[in-house]
Amino acid sequence: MPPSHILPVLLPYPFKEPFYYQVPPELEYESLRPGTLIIVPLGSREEMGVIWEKHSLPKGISLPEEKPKKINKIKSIISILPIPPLPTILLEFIDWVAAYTISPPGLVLAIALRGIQTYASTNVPKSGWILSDTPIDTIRVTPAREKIIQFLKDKENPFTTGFLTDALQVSSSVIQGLAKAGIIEEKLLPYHCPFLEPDPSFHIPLLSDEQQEAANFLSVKVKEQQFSVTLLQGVTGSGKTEVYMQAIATCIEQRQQVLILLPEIALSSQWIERFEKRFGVKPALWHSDLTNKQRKLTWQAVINNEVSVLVGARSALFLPFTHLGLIIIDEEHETSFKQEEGIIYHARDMAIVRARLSNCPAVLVSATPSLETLTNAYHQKYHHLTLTARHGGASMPDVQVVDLRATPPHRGLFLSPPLIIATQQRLEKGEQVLYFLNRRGYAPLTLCRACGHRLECPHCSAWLVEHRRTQRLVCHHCEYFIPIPKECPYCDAPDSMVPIGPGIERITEEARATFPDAKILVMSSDSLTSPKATAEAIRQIDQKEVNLIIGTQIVAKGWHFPFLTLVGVIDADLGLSGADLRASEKTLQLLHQVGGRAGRAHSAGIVMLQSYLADHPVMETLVKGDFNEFMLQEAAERQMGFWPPYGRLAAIIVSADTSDEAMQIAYELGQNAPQMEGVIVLGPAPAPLALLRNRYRQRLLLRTQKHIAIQPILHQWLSSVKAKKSVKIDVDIDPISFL
Ligand SMILES: Nc1ncnc2c1ncn2[C@@H]1O[C@H](COP(=O)(O)OP(=O)(O)OP(=O)(O)O)[C@@H](O)[C@H]1O
Ligand SMILES: [Zn+2]
Repeated sequence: MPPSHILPVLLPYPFKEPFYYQVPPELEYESLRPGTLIIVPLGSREEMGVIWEKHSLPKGISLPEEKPKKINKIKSIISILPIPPLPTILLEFIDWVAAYTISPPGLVLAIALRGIQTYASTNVPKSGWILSDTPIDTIRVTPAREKIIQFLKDKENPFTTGFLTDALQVSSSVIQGLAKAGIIEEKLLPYHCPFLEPDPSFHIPLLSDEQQEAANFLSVKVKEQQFSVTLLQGVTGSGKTEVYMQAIATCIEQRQQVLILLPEIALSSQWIERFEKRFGVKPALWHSDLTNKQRKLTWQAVINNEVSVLVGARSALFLPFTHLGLIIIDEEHETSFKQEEGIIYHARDMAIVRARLSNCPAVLVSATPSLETLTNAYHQKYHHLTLTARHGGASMPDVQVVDLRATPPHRGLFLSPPLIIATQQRLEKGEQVLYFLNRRGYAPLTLCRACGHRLECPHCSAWLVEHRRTQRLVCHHCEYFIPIPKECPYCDAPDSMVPIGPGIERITEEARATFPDAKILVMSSDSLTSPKATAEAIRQIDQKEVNLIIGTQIVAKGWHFPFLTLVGVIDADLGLSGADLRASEKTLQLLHQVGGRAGRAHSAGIVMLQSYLADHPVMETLVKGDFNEFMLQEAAERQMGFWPPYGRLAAIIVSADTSDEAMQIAYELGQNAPQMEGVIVLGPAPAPLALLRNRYRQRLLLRTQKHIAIQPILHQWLSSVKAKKSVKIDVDIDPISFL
C-alpha cells in the first residue's frame, strides 16, 4: 500500500495530535479530503473523527510532529459519514485556536462537533440513492438493475434501500452491486429545513443621517468581501443595532452567512424580537439551552448553507459556516465573551481570527469599548464609526454622584435620602425606576456578634452568602449550602448571627418598606432561571405592570425600557477594590451601561451613583460622560508598564488536592521561569481564590512585551516541570480574571 493511503485523523478528545489510520480498499481514497467525517476504531470503541492536516499556525508557533507507526500496526477507517466535510477554514481555525490557547486540538474540535456529537453512536441520518454521472455502459445491465436505473432517472431526491427493495421488488444486493460499480451513489435524504430565509427588505427603518452614514460604511465593507474590522461605537440608545442590521441585510442579499455573537443569549429576547420585526423571521440560535435535536438541526443547516443568519453565544464561532460573509460582536466589551473553563478563549478575539481566515468583515459594537479595541481603533488598525446622539432626539441621562459621606442612609439601611426622594418623584409621575446592585442574595457575609466568627465555605476561600428567599447560606463558587444557623457554629451563642452588607434581596426588602405601593420586579440569575422567565419579566416592564426594578448585572445588558427614567446605583464603589488590572475599566463600563438604560425615549433620565469615593476618576468620568478620554488616560498608564494591550499576559494556575503539592509545582515553575529581555514572571503566589472546590490554587503571571510571542516561551517553560497527574496546570492566555 502506498504511504499516501495513511491519513491523519483528529479525534474530539484531549489528544495532542491526530492519529494515523489506513484507508481500507473498500473506501475511496480520493473522496477522503481534510474535513471528512469518519468513524474509526479507538481501543475497543468506535469514534467519530475528522481527516486532518497541518495548517498555518499563529506566528512563531510550531507543533511537535508525531511519527507514523509501523504500517501493520495502523488501524483502518471503518466508514465515512454522509455529512459534507468540515470547511477548510474551520479546520484552520481549530488549529489556530488550539495553538494560541495552548490546548489540545482535539478538545477544540470537540466544541465544533457539539452539534453532531452523538451522531456516530445513535443517530446516523438517513441517506438514500441517486444516479451518479458514471455512464451505464460500463456495467452489465440486468433486468433488476435496469428497474432501479429507470426509476432513479430524472429524480433529484434520493430513495432509501428500503423503499427501492419494496417498491421495485429488487433485492438489496442489486443495489449494493450498482453502488459498488459507481452507477448510483449515496446522498442524504432531504429534510425539512427549520429556518426561514430572512427578508432583507421586510421592514427597513428610516435611519438618522448619522446612522445612515455608518450603515453605508458597513454595507460597503460587506460588499468588499474582504477581511476588515470596524468598531461601531455609539452612545447608549443611539440605535447601533439598527445600523448593523443594515449590514446584515446587505450580507443576506449577497447570499452569504452572518454570525452575530451576543454575550448572553438567554437575555436576548428583545434583540430577537427586533430582528423579527426587521427581517420577518426569527434568526437561528446557538446556545447551551438548545436541545440535542435543535442543536443537530442547526448544525446541519449551517454546514448545508441553509442558515443565513445565526445568533449565538461564544461557541457559535466553531459552527461549520461555509459562506461566512460577516461577523458581528455586540457589546464587545463584555467579559462574558471570555470562556473561562475547558478551552480558555476570548470569543471576541477569536471572532476576529475567524473573520480573517474567512476573509470577511468583523464589526465590534459597544457604547463602552474595551481598551484593547479602542486602542486598535486609535492606531487605525480598526475602522472607527461613532454615533453621538440618541435615537429620536432623546437626551443622554444626567449623572449625579450621591456622596454617602454627606448624605448617608439611616443606620443599617442602604438607600440614601436623595435617592429615596428622587425615586418617590419618579414613581408618582408614573415612570419606572431601576436599582442596580451587582450582588445576588440578601447579604454577602454573615458573622457572629458575640465572637466575630465569619461563615466561610469549607471548600472555597469565600464567605457564604445569605439567600433569605431560600433560607440558606450559599457558596457562590461551588454547590455548598447550609440552612441559616440559629446559633453561632463556633461559640454557640444563640441568635447572634448578623448579616453584613447588602445583596439585592436586602435592597428589595428595604424598597418594599420604603415604597409600599411600588410594584417591584427583581431581576437576577436567581429569579430569572430561564429565557422564558426573562422574556416574561421584560414583558412586565414593557407593559408597565411594574415600576421599580431591582437587579444585578443582568439589568445592564442593552435593554430598551422606554418608561425608565431613574437609575439608582446602590454601591458604585463595588468593583473598584481588588487587584484586578481592569477594575476601573470594568466598573466604568458596567455603570455607564446601567446608567444608559435611563431616559431612552420620551422623558429625560437621571442616574444617581451612591458612592463613598465621590472624587474617584471613574465617578468623575461617569458624571462628565467622556468615556474615551478616561480610556486614553488608562491606556497611557498601561503602556508604561507593558500591560495589555501594550504587552502580552498569560496566567498559569496550578491546582492540587493539597496545598503542599500546589505550592511545590508552582515553586518549581518559579525556579524555571524564563529569563529573557522583555519577559517578566510575577509569582508564584496563592490565588485570591486560594481554595476552590477543594483544590488549592497558586498563580503565576507571565508578561512579555508586545513583539514577543508568548506561546513558544510557555511551551518550553511548562515542559521543564514534571507534575503528577493530580496536579493540574492551566494556562490562561490574555487573562481577564485574576482570581
Ligand atoms: N432609525 C431608527 N428607527 C426607528 N427606531 C430606531 C431607530 N434607531 C434606533 N431605534 C430604536 O431606538 C431604541 C434604541 O436603539 P438601540 O437599542 O439599537 O440602541 P443601542 O445603541 O444598541 O443602545 P445600547 O448600547 O444602550 O444597547 C430601540 O428601541 C430602537 O428600536
Ligand atoms: Zn464553595
